[in-house]
Amino acid sequence: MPTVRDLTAMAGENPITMLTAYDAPTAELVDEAGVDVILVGDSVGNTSLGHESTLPVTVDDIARHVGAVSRATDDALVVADMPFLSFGVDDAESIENAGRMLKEENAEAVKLECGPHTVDLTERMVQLGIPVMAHLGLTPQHVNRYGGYPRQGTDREAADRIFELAREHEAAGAFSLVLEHIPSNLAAEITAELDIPTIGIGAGPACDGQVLVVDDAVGLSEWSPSFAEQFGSVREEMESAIDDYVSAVESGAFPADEHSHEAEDLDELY
Ligand SMILES: Nc1nc(=O)c2c([nH]1)NC[C@@H]1CN(c3ccc(C(=O)N[C@@H](CCC(=O)O)C(=O)O)cc3)CN21
Ligand SMILES: CC(C)C(=O)C(=O)O
Ligand SMILES: [Mg+2]
Repeated sequence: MPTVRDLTAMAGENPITMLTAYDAPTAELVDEAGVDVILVGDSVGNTSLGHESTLPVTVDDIARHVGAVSRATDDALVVADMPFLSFGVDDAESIENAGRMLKEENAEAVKLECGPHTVDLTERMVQLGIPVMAHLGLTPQHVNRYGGYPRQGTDREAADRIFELAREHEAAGAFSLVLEHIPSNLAAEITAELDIPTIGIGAGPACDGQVLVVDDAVGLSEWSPSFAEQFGSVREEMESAIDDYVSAVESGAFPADEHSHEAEDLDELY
């Protein structure tokens, strides 16, 4: 079972695998596959909850999903993704929200979408015993500032800012760093420079690990980002099973004798 310390030690070793999961059956499958880290992502807003962005996701939403995932996980490290405005506004409130994931829902760490405002917060959380996974590059909670989900760090100045924030969050005690949608050469430089492992999504092959949204990876999402790869066709599987169910009910083929039971004693009543 990887702890946050084991994970930190994996920098430069075998690639780290990370997937999101939001519910117990998915977490069980991801865990049984030997995935190192399960992220209960605020992407649950786009996936299971049907929102247009991650912004409406609440602390209660993430807490509920972290509980489901941690109950179904034996080996993987479970990380709670802190939702929009649940951290960074006020330190006490940030720590209470993050602490809830560890105290009540059995997460072992939290992830914060980072910026200059999360350096001191990361240090404080780590001091208090809340391991922090930092997240830089494309931070989807800033969708309204970006006006979409564009690549980040594509010019020297922007790349330097990401690099500097990566160093600062490592120094503040973050145990790992997600890099999203940045050039692969920038991700490679950051990975070479930092001691903590980098976990990329749309950040090229040089990162110490990779993460994807599980719905994208298994082919359940109706739409997924260009950097995702579908390793299965769950959507088609479900479509065909659901169509077959509807046809079977409509034709009378379901339920069959083996799905039904009769009580002999009731015969005389009617
Ligand atoms: N299912 C799912 N998968 C994800 O990876 C994901 C979510 N949901 N929800 C939260 C964020 C949103 N993410 C996204 C969404 C879109 C692009 C994307 O297609 N970017 C375009 C540019 C779009 C623009 O310029 O506005 C690209 O071609 O890079 C990337 C990451 C990643 N996250
Ligand atoms: C894609 C990962 C990094 C994430 O933040 C999420 O799923 O919410
Ligand atoms: Mg997220």
